[in-house]
Amino acid sequence: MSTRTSPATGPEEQRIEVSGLTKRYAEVTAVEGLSFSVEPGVVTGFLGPNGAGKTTTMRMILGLVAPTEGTATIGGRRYAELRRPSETVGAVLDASAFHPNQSARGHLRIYAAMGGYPDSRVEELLEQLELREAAHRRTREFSTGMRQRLSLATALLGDPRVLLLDEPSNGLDPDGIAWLRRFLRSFADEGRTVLVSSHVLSEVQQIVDDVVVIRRGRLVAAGPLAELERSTRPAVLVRSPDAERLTAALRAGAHGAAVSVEAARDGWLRVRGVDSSQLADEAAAAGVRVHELVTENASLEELFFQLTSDDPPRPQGPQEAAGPEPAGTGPAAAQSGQPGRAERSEQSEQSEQPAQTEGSLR
Ligand SMILES: Nc1ncnc2c1ncn2[C@@H]1O[C@H](COP(=O)(O)OP(=O)(O)OP(=O)(O)O)[C@@H](O)[C@H]1O
Repeated sequence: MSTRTSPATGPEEQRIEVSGLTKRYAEVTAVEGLSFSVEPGVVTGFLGPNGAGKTTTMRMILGLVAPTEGTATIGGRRYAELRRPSETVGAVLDASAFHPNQSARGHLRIYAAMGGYPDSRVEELLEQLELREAAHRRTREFSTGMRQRLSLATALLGDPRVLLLDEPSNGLDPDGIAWLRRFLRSFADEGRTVLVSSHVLSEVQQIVDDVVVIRRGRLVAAGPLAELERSTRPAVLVRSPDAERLTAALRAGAHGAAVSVEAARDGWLRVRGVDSSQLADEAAAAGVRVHELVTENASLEELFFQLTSDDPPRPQGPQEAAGPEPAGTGPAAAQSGQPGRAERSEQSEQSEQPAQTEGSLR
């Protein structure tokens, strides 16, 4: 992606570590005891509903907000301890703040001059971010996608190894999102670190490899998105007057190795690893009565909603979330025992500032 050489540093130099991070304002606890790590070589989504504390966390990582407790480090150093911050981390917290009469090239040249980078770096970035043809145009004429790319170009002036983007997909059309996905993939493929926040999982679902999900400033899930997706494979909800015998029969049955059974609400069981007809057949073979069967197809978005809604799952730590887990209990395991929609309906019957663009503290 970059015409410069790939980072020569090891993964530990590019890892973001957040440990016990807390930020209290007078009346609001924006972030509370938050711990997670962001690895290089993958794109990590930082997810949570509006007000969950994503921006505050990113600002703490960037040294723009002082934590009340805990630490946030990049390559083991707090932002203020970084030797060359703009060559370590670039950030876009607000992709709309440009002088309206400034051209893209003019804007980049100003930032390049402030950072001590040559004009040739500006030309490189205009090319890389596909802005060369628009370079002379005033930024007030720019589309959301072009603004996003100009912000990225600004953040990349120092060729940083770590990139933080706050809600980059906001307002982008499908082409813009596809472009962003390709760009971030290529950035991560160079062994660099990418943290991208969003309050809409579906917007970044195609972009991210790993996820960190927070709710009200606390961690609710962390780990590979694929794990989260696995935990959304269809489940069968079953109600039986003899749940224990049914569980034993399913575990001992033909699909036993793949079967996971967990208790849901009101005596229902949530079974994964068999479909409804296989489950019914196994119950019949074992002579166990079944009263109701419902297939539950929770989408990833529904799962995200469950994780972050006001009926919260048990918060879980990153190691716990990322570690190996039995089938059906991926990072989303925190939602176990919480019935999905199908069940519910059935039963109801800056010294040197980071290379980010402007954005005021809230
Ligand atoms: N400077 C501040 N003073 C007081 N409260 C603040 C301040 N900054 C953030 N907050 C509060 O902290 C909480 C977390 O806000 P934050 O902006 O970090 O969330 P977010 O997940 O980024 O949400 P959004 O997607 O809406 O930006 C909110 O309740 C917010 O009102």
